[in-house]
Amino acid sequence: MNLKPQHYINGKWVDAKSGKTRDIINPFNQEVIVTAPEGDETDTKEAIAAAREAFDNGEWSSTPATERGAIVRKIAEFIERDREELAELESLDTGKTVEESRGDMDDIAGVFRYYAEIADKNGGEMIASPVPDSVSKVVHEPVGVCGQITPWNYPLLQASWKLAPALATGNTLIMKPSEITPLTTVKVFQLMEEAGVPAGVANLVLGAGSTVGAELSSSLDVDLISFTGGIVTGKKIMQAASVNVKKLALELGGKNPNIIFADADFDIAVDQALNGVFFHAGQICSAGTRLIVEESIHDEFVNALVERLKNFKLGSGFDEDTQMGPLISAEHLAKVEEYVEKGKKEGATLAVGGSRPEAPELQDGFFYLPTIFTDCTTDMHIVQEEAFGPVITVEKFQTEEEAVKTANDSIYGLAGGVWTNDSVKAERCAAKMRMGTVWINEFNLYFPHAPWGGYKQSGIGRELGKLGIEEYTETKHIFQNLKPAAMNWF
Ligand SMILES: NC(=O)c1ccc[n+]([C@@H]2O[C@H](COP(=O)([O-])OP(=O)(O)OC[C@H]3O[C@@H](n4cnc5c(N)ncnc54)[C@H](O)[C@@H]3O)[C@@H](O)[C@H]2O)c1
Ligand SMILES: C[N+](C)(C)CC=O
Repeated sequence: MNLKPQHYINGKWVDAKSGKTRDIINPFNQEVIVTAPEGDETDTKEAIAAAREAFDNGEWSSTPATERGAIVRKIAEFIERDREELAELESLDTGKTVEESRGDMDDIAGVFRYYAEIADKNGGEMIASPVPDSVSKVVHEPVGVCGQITPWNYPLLQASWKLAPALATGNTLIMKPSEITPLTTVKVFQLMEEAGVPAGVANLVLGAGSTVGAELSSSLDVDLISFTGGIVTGKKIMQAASVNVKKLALELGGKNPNIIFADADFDIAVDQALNGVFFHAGQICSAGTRLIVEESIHDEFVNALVERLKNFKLGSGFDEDTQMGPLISAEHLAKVEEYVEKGKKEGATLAVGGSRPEAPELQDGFFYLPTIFTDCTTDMHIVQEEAFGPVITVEKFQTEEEAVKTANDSIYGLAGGVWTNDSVKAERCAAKMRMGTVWINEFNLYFPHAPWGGYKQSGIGRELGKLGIEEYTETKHIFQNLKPAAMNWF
């Protein structure tokens, strides 16, 4: 391993002040890939101070947006240059297939390119002032010092959604990746340094959420927290952030419905229902784990799903024929197992899977078989809670209204899908589905130009698209009276 994980604070690569370290584990075989510094509050405070100073001295925020955009574009170019190395690091760290990781790297470069292009197109606007002889204008300014906290499932992808717009708009930042999967984030900070991001503007602290993450969330010197992760953590961060009324962007979990009407293209819907869940072993916030299938095709649809899983290939993300890698950790595997046991107890029927695989070559990794439950009802825990694993629940419906009502019966509202050849029906459903993204005859597609985020408890705010820029800017109204005069009121 060429990469030496370290904190990056004020333009310097450093170890944890305490000297503590953490082993980074390969989820395919539990081998230690590398050792990373285990930061704590002390390291975090130092990084916050660096970001504060870099913001308050105004150099970065007053750098012309075109120049900031050029640096962000260089980062995209370096990611493209080092695509293979980054993809392999991501797969080593997360267990996902290298093919998936390559796709992630292309998406990530695309995100940096997108924000590079729009960096200098956020110039504000003139207002038609109702006051004679005056100038009234609206300008957009960076928020300030941003704390950015990311999860382990799409480590660099989620980081890119935060880094690119924050840099493009002139903020300074401290990023805390998941302590389980920091490798590609470390590498991208090296690329950011190479691209010319000035010292202190982008800082990286590695370590746990309870120390580094909590310090970022509660610091009086941090102006915004952008968090992607679980709902329980999101609520803690929201509470901590209230200390100075920080701006908050929360991208939380999902339990995403995928409605299959009888008039959908059957084979495509089956194929995409599998893709919608089993990429990265179901460890996707927007995984379509909640299938809602029209009763008249239910049995045939479930049989087709089960049939397709018969030759499913679990294995190393580095083997070309692997379709699904391991789960991220022993703890997470135990959580998925517990969830499946709960489903059995609740009366759902196991159509396939429901255990760890028996193959001897998979015993060192955190593998779990693709699993489908039928006879599910909306009130079951397995239907309502995010297992974040390769587990599908299937519910039935008879009418369009029932399908939409079932889909909306959730505390979450991240994403959902509708499969039908009746586009008017599809639009009707999409209009009523209470989610940040609705796909029609598609699932799990995202790109930099369209906003991403959740309704209800799936979060606050939006990443990507133009709204992704707005998260990182304050809006100011500047009014100038060109003919000031006394009022003589007092
Ligand atoms: N909405 C989205 O776009 C999106 C994308 C990816 C993942 N997710 C969600 O992320 C979750 C899986 O990720 P995870 O297990 O890493 O989530 P998590 O909430 O356990 O951890 C996420 C990050 O928060 C940090 N953290 C933990 N406790 C903290 C605290 N008290 N204060 C501050 N930071 C703290 C962790 O160290 C990690 O970096 C799932 O719920 C998934 O749906 C959502
Ligand atoms: C947002 N997304 C779909 C890239 C990853 C969610 O876990």
